[in-house]
This record gives sequence, structure tokens and C-alpha cells, in this order.
Amino acid sequence: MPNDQHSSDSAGSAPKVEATIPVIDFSLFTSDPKECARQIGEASQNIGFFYLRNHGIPQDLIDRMFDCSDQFFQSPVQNKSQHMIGPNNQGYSPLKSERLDVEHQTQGDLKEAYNVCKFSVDDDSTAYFVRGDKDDQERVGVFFKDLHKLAKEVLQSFAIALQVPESSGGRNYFDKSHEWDADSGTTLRFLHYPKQSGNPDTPLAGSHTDYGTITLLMQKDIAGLQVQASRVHKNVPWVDAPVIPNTILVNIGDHLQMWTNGLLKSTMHRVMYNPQQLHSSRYSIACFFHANDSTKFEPIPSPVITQEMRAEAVEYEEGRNMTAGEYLQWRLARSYNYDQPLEDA
Ligand SMILES: O=C(O)CCC(=O)C(=O)O
Ligand SMILES: [Fe+2]
Repeated sequence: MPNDQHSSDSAGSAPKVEATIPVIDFSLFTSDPKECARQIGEASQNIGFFYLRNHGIPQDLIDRMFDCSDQFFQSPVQNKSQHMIGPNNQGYSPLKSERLDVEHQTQGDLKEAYNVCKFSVDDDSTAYFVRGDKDDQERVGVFFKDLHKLAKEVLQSFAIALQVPESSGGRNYFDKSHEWDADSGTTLRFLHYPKQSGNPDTPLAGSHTDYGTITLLMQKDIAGLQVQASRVHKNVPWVDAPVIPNTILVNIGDHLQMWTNGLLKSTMHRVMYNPQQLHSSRYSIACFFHANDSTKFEPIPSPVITQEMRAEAVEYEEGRNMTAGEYLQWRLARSYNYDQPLEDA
């Protein structure tokens, strides 16, 4: 996993970064874990996003989750608002209530969302999301646990790519900081971008990096996600992240960037208006995978991470002095105004 990101960055021009998002066959994780790790490691130093095919999550379960999401979001707004989002980051987040690009957005994102956390899977808030259907509520739990398992396998690939020594946990290095039973910001988020005749220049979700370790994203039918190939060099173009059937898109979040002194990129991304949205809503489902709340981001014991790389992560230097839980609260507080969630946010 050599760090050659800057080798082509002479005379201050943008570095050559891979301009397409690779599709990785995740059956390699079982058949050839080293090769899987190599491909994931390479993608993560370039664009910071990659698709996984053969990821092991049943497509009919994903389809069912999109159906649940559709039924929920198509109901009247007063019916959606019983479990409103607050600092615990659970429940319903209305249209325009969140600004992902705090510095540039004058209005909130043109999306609504419903957040489920690990400890709310069995409670009223999730039952509410699935209209009281017990089978669907159980499916949400199975889906969330499946995604959690997949995310841990992807993190094993990162640990292999980072050559974490056996004495520090080897490929299982991240396991103890990502336990299902531990308190963490890990969240399953159902997103809906309502149909509209939008201004093509206004993001529906502002540019941002994700706050956790990695994010697993499923998109349905309508594209709109764009990725900036390098977050360090701002003058590189935005790249479309199309909907590729039967894949899950993975991206690196701020935790991994801090943990690796910037070797792995927490890539900037946004959602733009797609003309198809004149006729149809856009749906996506994101699983934000976070380290346990108490985790500190001490650089990972890895021969491929150097102190010099710390400069790459300088924007998030503040995060290093926080635990994972504090870091999430800090980021959420910047993008939400819980007391004034609608139109003017
Ligand atoms: O809806 C999408 O495709 C991406 C959403 C996203 O980036 C986010 O919620 O952090
Ligand atoms: Fe995101």
C-alpha cells in the first residue's frame, strides 16, 4: 500500500487521482483476502470510494427495505413527525432540517431521512417507521446486523492492507472498537429526496465528508451522488457515482482518515439534482459505521503510516482530541438546528 499520492503533484498542480470508482468483487474476501485488501487499499488511497459486488446482503432484503422507506416517506408529513430527530440522532429528520455543507449552504438539504440506531431497532421509533409491521421491523434488525458484519469484514481488509502487526490484533485490529453491543454513533439511515424541478446547480445534499469509519450506501434507480476525487486538492473534478445494480458503495469517513494520518481519504461528496427527479423521488439507504463512543484516534500501528502523513489530516486535527462520541456530537451540532428544523434552517 505505497503512498504515492503526491508523486505526481509537482509544481502545485492537482495530483493524478483515479477518476472512476472501482467495482471490487468482495467474494475475494473469502477466496483471496490479500488481493481483496490490496484492491480496497488502492481504491481508498485514490478516490476513497469503491463499489462491492458479491457483498453477501440478499438483494430481496435490500429491496424490501426500500419498499418500507417508500411507504414511510410517501405518508403525510404530520404522520412522519412522531419521533423527531434530536441530539441522540434517531428518528425523523424533515426536509431542509440538515445542512451538510455548513459553510456554503444557505438553505437545508432537500432531503428527509429516518435514522435507526443499534439500540432503537426493537423500540417504538423503528416500529413507527415500518407502520407497526413486526416482520418488517425484524427485517430492519437483520439488515442492520448484516451490514454491520459486512462493514467489519471491510475493516478486516483495511487492517490487512495496513499490515497491522499480529501483536496489535492483525486483521482483527478494528473489531474491538466496532462492537455491536457497544455505544457508538453507528446509524442506519433511510433517505428520501422528493421529486421536484430543481435548480441543477443547487446540491440536494451539500458537500461533506462522512463522520464515522466507513459508510455503506445503497442507491435506488436515480443517480445524483457525486464524489470529489481528492479532498486535499480542491481543484479536482466531481465524479458521478452511478447506481450499479447489486452493488453496495463504500466510502471512507473521518475516523479512518484520522486513524491513518490521512493515508486513507475521507472523500468529499454531495448529491446533485437529477432530471429524472422531475417525475420520481430518489431513495438511498446509508449505514454509517462508527467506532465505539469511547475510542480515541491514535494512529494505527502500521508500517505504512508515517508521521508526515499527519499533515494530510490537518483539517480534522481537532477531532484527534475528541473521542469518537464527542466527534459525532460536534459534527451534528454544526449541521442541525434542532429547535428550528423546518423551512428556515
Ligand atoms: O443519498 C446519497 O446518495 C448520499 C447521502 C450521503 O452522502 C449522506 O447522507 O451522508
Ligand atoms: Fe455522506
